[in-house]
Amino acid sequence: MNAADSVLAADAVSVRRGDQSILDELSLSIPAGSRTLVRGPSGSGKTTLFSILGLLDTPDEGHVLVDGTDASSLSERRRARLRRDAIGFVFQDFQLVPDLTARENALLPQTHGGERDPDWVDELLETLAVADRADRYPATLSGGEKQRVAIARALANRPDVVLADEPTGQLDPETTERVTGLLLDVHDSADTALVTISHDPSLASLFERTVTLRNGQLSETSSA
Ligand SMILES: Nc1ncnc2c1ncn2[C@@H]1O[C@H](COP(=O)(O)OP(=O)(O)OP(=O)(O)O)[C@@H](O)[C@H]1O
Repeated sequence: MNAADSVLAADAVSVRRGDQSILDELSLSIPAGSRTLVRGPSGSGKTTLFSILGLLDTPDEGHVLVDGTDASSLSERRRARLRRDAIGFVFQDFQLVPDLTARENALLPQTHGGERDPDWVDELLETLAVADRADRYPATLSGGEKQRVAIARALANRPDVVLADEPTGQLDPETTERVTGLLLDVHDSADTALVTISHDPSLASLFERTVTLRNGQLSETSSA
């Protein structure tokens, strides 16, 4: 697939930290509505790759294209708008705002200029089985509940693509299966592409494509 036809693409992206090369002319295309699992040893650069793909960081070399637009050609303001409208992010450590309730956290992408659709957010909280926690603050939620609120927030703007960094890392196997199922249901109904980092081998069969990051490069295994 041509990078310009993807909802999200990295084109020959390199990232260095000090004298360490983390990503080495790495390319990746994410087609609309696709499901990609990203694996790789600890420290191989998966989170770094996500921060580049999610426009939270810029590469030392190469380009990131969102819906065919080269993010490096945009002003910081337009890049932030593109990030808000096109990309949902589930952070490894959730990054919920402590003095906002679960519902307010999930609504954040909409209160920051996105299209307002609180009914959709309430539906997401319901689907993710945290609607009864909507008025609680993050400090009073379990790890798994925080994770589900973070997933609702990532989907609030119906993004073209969701980047989820270990979205089931805090969950027991049964809840992992449920949350993954819900993530995939929402992905199916909203036609959102899903890119997920996970070490959990049981997830591979749910993704049509698995890519493995090693030595700054990606290798691909088709699991379809
Ligand atoms: N800001 C930074 N400064 C220096 N080195 C960094 C920085 N951020 C990450 N690194 C290094 O980059 C490498 C890749 O880190 P990254 O967090 O992307 O790996 P990862 O594959 O997500 O790891 P894990 O599976 O353990 O979460 C590591 O060696 C890490 O120490």
